[in-house]
Amino acid sequence: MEVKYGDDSISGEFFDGIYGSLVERPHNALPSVIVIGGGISGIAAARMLRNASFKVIVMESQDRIGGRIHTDYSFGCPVDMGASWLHGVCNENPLSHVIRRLGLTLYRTSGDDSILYDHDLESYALFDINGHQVPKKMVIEVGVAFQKILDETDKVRDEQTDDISVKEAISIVLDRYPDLRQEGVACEVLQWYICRMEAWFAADADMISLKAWDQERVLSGGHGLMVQGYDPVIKALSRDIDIRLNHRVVKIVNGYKKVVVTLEDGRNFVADAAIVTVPLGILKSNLIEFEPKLPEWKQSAISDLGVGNENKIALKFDNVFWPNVEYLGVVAKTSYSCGYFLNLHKATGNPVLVYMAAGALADDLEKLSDEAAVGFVMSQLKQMFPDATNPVQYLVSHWGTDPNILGCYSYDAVGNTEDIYDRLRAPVGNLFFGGEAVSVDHQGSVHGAYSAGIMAAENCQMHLMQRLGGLERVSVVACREDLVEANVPLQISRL
Ligand SMILES: Cc1cc2nc3c(=O)[nH]c(=O)nc-3n(C[C@H](O)[C@H](O)[C@H](O)COP(=O)(O)OP(=O)(O)OC[C@H]3O[C@@H](n4cnc5c(N)ncnc54)[C@H](O)[C@@H]3O)c2cc1C
Repeated sequence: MEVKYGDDSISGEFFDGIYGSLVERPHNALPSVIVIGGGISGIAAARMLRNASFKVIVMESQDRIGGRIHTDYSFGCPVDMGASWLHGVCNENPLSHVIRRLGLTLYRTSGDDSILYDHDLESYALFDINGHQVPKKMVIEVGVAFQKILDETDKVRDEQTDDISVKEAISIVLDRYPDLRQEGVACEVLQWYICRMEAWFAADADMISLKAWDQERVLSGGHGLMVQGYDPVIKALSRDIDIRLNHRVVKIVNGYKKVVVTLEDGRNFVADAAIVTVPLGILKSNLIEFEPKLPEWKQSAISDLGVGNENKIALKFDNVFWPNVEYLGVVAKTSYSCGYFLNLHKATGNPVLVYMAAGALADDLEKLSDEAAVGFVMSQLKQMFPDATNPVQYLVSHWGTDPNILGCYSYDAVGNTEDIYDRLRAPVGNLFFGGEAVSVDHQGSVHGAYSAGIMAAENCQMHLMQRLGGLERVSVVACREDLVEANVPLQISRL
């Protein structure tokens, strides 16, 4: 059966229903692109192509947009259960223009550009298992020792031919310099520092690559919490874009001239190209069938890059029984048993604590019922504050098992090859790849995912203009109308 443009029941060049083997392109028709995934990367890609006068639709499997940006309002205040920091509070950050234009406030938790200290040490209160606060002096001294250990792991890296894990490197250093080993509570504080490092990668230290862990280029300006949540950003960027919610893609046929995208209910959509921005965890699990199969170099990049896990348990109380610090931490004998809470009361005035768990602990919390997970977190809180009251409301995330996400973000696992990101982002025929994992410099972040979406859209645009030619009606846009500079500074509530 032959299907011609104009048969569609949806809009422009897309059509669902049965598709034929031969699809004719009418003269001067606008190029069409299907973006798969309605997170910030997919929305950025769609916006860029729409601005370039392409026909574009976004297929999103969930009943909401945003993906790993998920601001929950059920507490009566915004609580980000996914991303909550802008890493790099500076104009160079590709999201700063949107944040400025929307007048959103950032609460800077650290002015440090390092990945290890997204919170200033002076804003912490750490407690031991018996509920005694760890003296600030000890926290600072162990912090200095931890930095020395990391400096020494640099030398270990130079000696190794094969990559090893950060954990292995730390134990080599501690064997060489026993004086860097800490005793008693100080040793627990050292584990807490390792726990913080694991939180950045959302993976345990025995999984993190020594070769790659500190190679990330962090933007300047430190780390700022989105006080009103990330949701306004995603809402603003998605304005006027054709987004189809509850449209789960299960198959992509990457043809010579067309891409056919099949949904789980059997409907097909056809376009000149597609941009895949689903999470790496979804690609790893082969939940989308590619025809022809993705080339081996692409498949191995997908399977080799790590995906970590992080979960948040947000607790709303009817009274504030904790000190006025930004972070509360529990130190313990292993990094797995350490814990920490973000105090949203300090940043936003709302009586909310957010417990954050990464790596194996995040996986294990997802095996519990929500009630049991909250019970576990409350037991940590009661160690610090025996008189803590029970929460009046709670929220529990499940990023590792959410069938739309399957992990929180990518990280460099031991043994990754240097070209892994190039292979991940390289197009295959009429298929382009976006999403946080393919970001050039900032994997695992919102701004990295945003830039990756723009880059995939630019590559797709160039490809289609070369392939289809004669697209006088298509305007070449450098990037986005959002880039019109607003002379508004970033609103930072804590300097
Ligand atoms: C707990 C947590 C904390 C984080 N903290 C921060 C932070 O503080 N700062 C920061 O910068 N970053 C943070 N991140 C990372 C950041 O959230 C992500 O890097 C970014 O949001 C990813 O955007 P994306 O568009 O690449 O993917 P996503 O947002 O995951 O979008 C992909 C979309 O694809 C959809 N999808 C999946 N399968 C299909 C299918 N078959 N068909 C159609 N659609 C499909 C999904 O539903 C999803 O909406 C955090 C992430 C998590 C989970």
